[in-house]
Amino acid sequence: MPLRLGSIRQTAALCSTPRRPLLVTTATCRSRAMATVSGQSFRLAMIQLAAVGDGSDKAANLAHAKEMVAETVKGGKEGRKPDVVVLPEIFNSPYATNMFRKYAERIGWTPETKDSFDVAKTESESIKLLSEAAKEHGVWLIGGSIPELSEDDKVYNSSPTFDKQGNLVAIHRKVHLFDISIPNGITFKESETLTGGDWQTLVDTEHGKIGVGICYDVRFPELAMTAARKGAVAMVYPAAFNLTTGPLHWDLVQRARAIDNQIFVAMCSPARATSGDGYKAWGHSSVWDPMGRCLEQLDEKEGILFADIDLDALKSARAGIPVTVQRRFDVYADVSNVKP
Ligand SMILES: NC(=O)CC(=O)C(=O)O
Repeated sequence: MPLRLGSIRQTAALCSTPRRPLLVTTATCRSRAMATVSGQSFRLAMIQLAAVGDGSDKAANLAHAKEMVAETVKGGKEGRKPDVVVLPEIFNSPYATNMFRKYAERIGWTPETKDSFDVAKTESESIKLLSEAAKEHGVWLIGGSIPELSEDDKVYNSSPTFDKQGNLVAIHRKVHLFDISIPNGITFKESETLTGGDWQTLVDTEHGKIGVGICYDVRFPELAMTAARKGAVAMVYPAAFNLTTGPLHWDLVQRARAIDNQIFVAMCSPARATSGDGYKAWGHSSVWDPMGRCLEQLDEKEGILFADIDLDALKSARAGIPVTVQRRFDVYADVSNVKP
């Protein structure tokens, strides 16, 4: 006889104690739901960009990024233009703590002043170029990340997002700095020269809310979890794992964030440098669906990846395995402490 798990039908109802209405299941009345998912399915493209030469020529890196965005919007073999294009972490500068300040640009954007921000007035050449690319091609552009110099002279690892008109709608400053030391592996300490950001980034698009994090941020489940609880359909991370952590964790952390939250997860890496003694990125940019399946993945070389982000797949993952409405905050704490 099949095990009957009860009817998991979502309905707006009142649990016994909370004062405000919560979305609960008729089956248990114990759980809280995620925010409703809305938006149109979309095509995502990620550019696994190679640095030009040894990566030290900012103008050349920027020009190459511009060319590759122009190539990407042609839509690859299928000729289907993407809606959202992503670049990798620190794509205009070497990924080295002693280089970030030298390459850092003043942008002048803050969440408080975002509505009055004028791209034409920024000092940042990278922001101007990315804004022009987004506008020219009519795509959302998650512009990888670049070193940013703040008004109070701190340096951040910052990811700008532009809408289809080229407006700078968000900047995510890497919240969790990459400070690690693995014996016989890698030691890296971003905090030697960088400051961690102090806000979460969720971009409202016609395709739904997209959460943005940067690389090491993916290791902190709370960032993706709270984004999902606020309605994010995808987390996108410009990133640059390395030859020690890449083979161990690159795929795993993305699958984990995807299945825990039943969202799409994408990480966009630089291509691996083939010479020099600088940072060697893992590459393998990839996109994972809400069931933890790999939709697309590159190898370590420069390339462009396309993936269809089908929001029906997200809804059916949540309907089939309804963890989003089965949480038991009467047994354990709600670590996200965020209400939809
Ligand atoms: N580069 C990073 O921020 C993170 C990384 O390489 C890792 O977590 O591993």
